[in-house]
Amino acid sequence: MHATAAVEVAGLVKRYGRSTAVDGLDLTVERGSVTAVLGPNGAGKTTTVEVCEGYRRPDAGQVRVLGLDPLADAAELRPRIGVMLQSGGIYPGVRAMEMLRHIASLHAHPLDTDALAERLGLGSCGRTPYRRLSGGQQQRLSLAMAVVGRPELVFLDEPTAGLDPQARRATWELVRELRADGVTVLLTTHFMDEAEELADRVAIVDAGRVIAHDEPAALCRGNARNTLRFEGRPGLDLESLLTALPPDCKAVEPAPGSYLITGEVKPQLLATVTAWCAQNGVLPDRIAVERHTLEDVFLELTGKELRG
Ligand SMILES: Nc1ncnc2c1ncn2[C@@H]1O[C@H](COP(=O)(O)OP(=O)(O)OP(=O)(O)O)[C@@H](O)[C@H]1O
Repeated sequence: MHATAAVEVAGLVKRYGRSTAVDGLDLTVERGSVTAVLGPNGAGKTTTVEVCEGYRRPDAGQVRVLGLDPLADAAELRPRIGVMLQSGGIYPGVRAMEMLRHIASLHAHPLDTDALAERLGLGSCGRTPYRRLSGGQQQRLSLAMAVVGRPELVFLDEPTAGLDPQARRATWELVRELRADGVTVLLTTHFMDEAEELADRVAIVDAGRVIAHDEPAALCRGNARNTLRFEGRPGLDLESLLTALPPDCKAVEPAPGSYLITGEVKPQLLATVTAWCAQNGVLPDRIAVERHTLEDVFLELTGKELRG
């Protein structure tokens, strides 16, 4: 385990009765980075995060958060981390701003609660009891509570689930600002675009294990075969084109005049194809590099849709 990481999980196992929710999970979150944990329902994301937060006791494995043991060192760790739970943890009768101010009062240098509430669109419901807030307002209040104490590390469990597009953007903006301020963020999400937009690194979790962990762009490059597509006159000499391409590439004409090249699409490949076109008097009508998205990578790795 390296001391510099904000979160270090090695060989984590967590069972509920006879079912194994987390099955030897390894995860490192570097300080100052945003890591998104993606996985289908029941993959073990929440359980992993709850172990890191000190809410659950692991059955096996090692967990260090800011260099501390989340259970044994809870008193030292709690003031330094912010936690946004999926639900619960808030007394139903308490008013939204009372709750936020209360949490702020527990910290030495909290953010300005009114400004934070305003940013997250909670200004108009400050006097509303928690149980009467909409689902989205409850989410945003939980987020505000997680960040108000200026934590070093924030855990966000599905921070934008159920939010409208405007609230979602406000949440993304806040996460970007946290990162800019050097705060480490570990979030779980079902949304590929959220992971792609926000995360420095994405950990794909399936059946209680991390099956891929990398930068979003690297995941897309490493696990999916990209495509170069161009359109020109039908019946071009594919044999000749293939001899110009790197050996791992394939070229097909799935429809007359439409050409698909699959393989590792690098800038040099584009140059090779355009040079071949020039040599053969072909002026493509259209030429495009079509990248596989994180969604494709996820499906390829897990065989599952994110929302099962
Ligand atoms: N308190 C519990 N008691 C029994 N089983 C549980 C408990 N909490 C979670 N599980 C089970 O453990 C597995 C992992 O659940 P977990 O909530 O960690 O997954 P998740 O990836 O966060 O899923 P989701 O995306 O649906 O929130 C699931 O099969 C779930 O049913």
